[in-house]
Amino acid sequence: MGTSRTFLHLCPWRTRSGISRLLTRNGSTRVWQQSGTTVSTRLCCQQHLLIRCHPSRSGGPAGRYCQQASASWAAGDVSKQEQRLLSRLYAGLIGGQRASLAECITLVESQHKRKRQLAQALLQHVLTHLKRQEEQNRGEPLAFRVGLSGPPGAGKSTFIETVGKMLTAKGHKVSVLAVDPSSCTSGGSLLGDKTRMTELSRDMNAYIRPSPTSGTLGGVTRTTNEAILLCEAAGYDVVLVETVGVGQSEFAVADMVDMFVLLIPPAGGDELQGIKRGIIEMADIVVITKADGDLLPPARRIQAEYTSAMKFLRGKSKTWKPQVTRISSRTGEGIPELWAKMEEFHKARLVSGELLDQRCRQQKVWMWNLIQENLLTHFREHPTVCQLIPATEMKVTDGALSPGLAADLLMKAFSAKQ
Ligand SMILES: Nc1nc2c(ncn2[C@@H]2O[C@H](COP(=O)(O)OP(=O)(O)OP(=O)(O)O)[C@@H](O)[C@H]2O)c(=O)[nH]1
Repeated sequence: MGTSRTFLHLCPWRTRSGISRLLTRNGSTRVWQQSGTTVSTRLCCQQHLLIRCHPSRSGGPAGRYCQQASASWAAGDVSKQEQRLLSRLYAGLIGGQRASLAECITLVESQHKRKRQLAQALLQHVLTHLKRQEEQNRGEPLAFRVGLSGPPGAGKSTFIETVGKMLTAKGHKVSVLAVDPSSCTSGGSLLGDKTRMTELSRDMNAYIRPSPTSGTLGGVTRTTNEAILLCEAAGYDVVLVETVGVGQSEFAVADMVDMFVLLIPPAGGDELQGIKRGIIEMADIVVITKADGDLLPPARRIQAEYTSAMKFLRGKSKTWKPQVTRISSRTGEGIPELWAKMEEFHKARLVSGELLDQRCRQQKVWMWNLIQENLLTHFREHPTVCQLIPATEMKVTDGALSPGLAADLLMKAFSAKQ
């Protein structure tokens, strides 16, 4: 085993027993007794060490994440400078530093080939860290991942601000990630352009990440999936993924979260026609927003309409029947009750094993989506194929070549030995 020096930074959270164990790789254990209430010490040592802290009893849900581990990177593949970068990012990330989390997300969002490789190296370590944390958490997931969708103006950001503040006050750490397909096609953004969630963004226990402003929906969902993992590693135990209910993005989001919440404004029937049936079928809870003042009667009516419409939908889960509820982010009415329902949902699916099954399924879907995306990139970048594409596309649009035959020809060019 090499004797590279590893820099360790112990986490500043309280530990239950006041004892942190330092385990060397060969298994020998050194027990280090805390002197005060917090641990905030830096060590240099000769071997790769793993520091384990017991879960916090007093620190609330956020206090669960008190493990710090040093990272060793596959030497050879990663230069010394890159190793230093990755170690710094990783230590900051699992130390719960918001700036490091932001930097890590920027790295996974990067389109630069080398940076993407480094991001994957980082993510591999993050996954190992999360796995260890989950084992210590009786095999239960560390974070509750919630997808939130609704048409523009449904009240999503106001809702997230109200719920987010309620949760941070309870001791949770909340991250908000936006998936905005409009930013891919138009360069503009439905979710990110205006100042949103101003109060929550100032809360030290909340982290809000606007949508990436370029790339395909596939690219955005890849980075959102990876950003979810990074948020969890940084100790965020509630991850809210927001999307505008106008396209395919909510289907992608439903494939990365534990619960899918659809927000519907108390608008007239015509607006509701625009909400696709498929999206409603995916919802675990439908929330009628703005149920206050003059909007209370229409909110009640729409709640009744959705309740009866949803009776005929086939549920996604054996343990949960989709529900329709009514809230006002302005008055706060119905919000604690809604959160209680969401926790009930999470618990029921955890106990039944459905939650873990769903997460396994999602991992597979994610892998295949990435394969699909990468294959397409390879295909388009293939030297012969990329030469043939313009003429082939023209023949297809002129009607001179059928799309099926054109695809066959391009595939043949792709598979031919060069
Ligand atoms: N009366 C009332 N108005 C609300 C409530 N929640 C949001 N609104 C108003 O509805 C409008 C849209 O709210 P947002 O939270 O920006 O909605 P959004 O879904 O995030 O909108 P986009 O960012 O366009 O997708 C704003 O003018 C809010 O003040 C509520 O509970 N009651």
